[in-house]
Amino acid sequence: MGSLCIKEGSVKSKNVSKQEKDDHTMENNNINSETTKVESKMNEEKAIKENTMPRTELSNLKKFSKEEVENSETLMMVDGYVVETAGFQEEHPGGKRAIEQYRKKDATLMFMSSHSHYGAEKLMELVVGQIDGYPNVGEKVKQLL
Ligand code: HEM
Repeated sequence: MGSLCIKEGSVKSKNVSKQEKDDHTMENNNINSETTKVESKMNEEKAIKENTMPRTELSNLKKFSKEEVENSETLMMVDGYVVETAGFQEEHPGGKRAIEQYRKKDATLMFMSSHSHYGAEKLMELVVGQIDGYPNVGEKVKQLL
């Protein structure tokens, strides 16, 4: 009798654990499909940033006057983009001083003559706005991207 009870119990517990397993699998499937959604959104955002931002995202960029950049501490202008350089001086491959010297200024000529695709990609990560009224913002930088 006692052993029967134990047997019943173990059968039951086997069934429960199978059910739990099924629930778990469904839960995992849901998590996986959520992860895929998040991943594809991130890829889309990356693609926008890397390839098309200079032309298609311009309308979303905050407008600054030249004076606002000149009166700031860490903003820089490059090809009509307003770039936030705070902290970047420490990681700049061309040195800290290069960034510090060009803060509050227009560094377009310098940037275009000493940077590659990689530099332009990094620049786009730091863009916080555009100069109001600047003709064809980002057209030169786009050639590097
Ligand atoms: C926020 C603006 C800037 C960003 C995001 C940036 C980023 C970079 C990056 C990623 C590189 C590595 C090489 C490359 O991929 O092109 C680089 C190199 C360099 N940068 Fe900049 N840079 C900026 C501004 C400047 C400015 C204003 C100057 C000029 C004074 C400058 C001078 C240089 C030089 C001379 C190198 C070459 C270093 C070497 O190859 O030894 N950069 N920069």
